[in-house]
Amino acid sequence: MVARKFFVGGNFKMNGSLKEIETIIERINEAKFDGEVELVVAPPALYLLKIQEELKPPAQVSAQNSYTEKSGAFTGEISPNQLKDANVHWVILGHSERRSLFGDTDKLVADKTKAAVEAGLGVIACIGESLQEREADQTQAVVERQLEAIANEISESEWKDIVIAYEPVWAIGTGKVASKEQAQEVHANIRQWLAKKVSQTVADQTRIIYGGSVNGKNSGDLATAADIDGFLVGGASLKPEFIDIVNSGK
Ligand SMILES: O=C(COP(=O)(O)O)NO
Repeated sequence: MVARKFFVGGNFKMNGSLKEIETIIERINEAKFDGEVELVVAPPALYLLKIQEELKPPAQVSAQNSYTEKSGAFTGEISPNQLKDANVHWVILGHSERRSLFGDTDKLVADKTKAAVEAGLGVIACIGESLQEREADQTQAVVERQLEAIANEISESEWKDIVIAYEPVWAIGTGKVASKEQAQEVHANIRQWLAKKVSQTVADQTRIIYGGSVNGKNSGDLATAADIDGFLVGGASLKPEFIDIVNSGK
């Protein structure tokens, strides 16, 4: 059995003033983390440098998005190379809000992932189906399509820099968390897909984390599933219960 380091991301999305975020960071800095955990917090890009100065290890900052190019006439975008230059080592890509609200296609997510990995960043690559797709029994087809686009752009060795976040769209921000069985089934299928399409080593080593209404009450049980290697947390990452979620993988 390959040991995979438990991984928790806190996705603050477009929430919080600098003062409010600094209060959250103080709470994270004061927390006691049991066992081994890889922890990243993703504040709004405007606050990344300030929060990076204040955040204590083992926590690291992450960006919530980055572009496909190193530099150029791309108003409003952030280059993965600029993130690396600013000592930001992680980026969330392909979040369902980027896909549904801002038009990030499978190909664009894949190209962003490629550029981020080439810039030396770790990538939290988000995939997941809508309620309509789940009800039409299309979950596996959707996540495989999204994974395939990424796999077409990166080499086997680059998978070591990728954490896959399975975030069913119908669970994000709704309070309707996937059951342990539902999440485990998709995570196991993703791992089998990696074994078949990439390699058994990549399948064994890649962290597959769950996101969608994770909180301090449900994280402990979810974390016992064989193929849930951590969480990508939205709303609860802004609250004191985030510490319990980080410690749920002990
Ligand atoms: O979008 C999410 C999950 O959000 P919630 O935890 O608020 O459902 N993670 O990136």
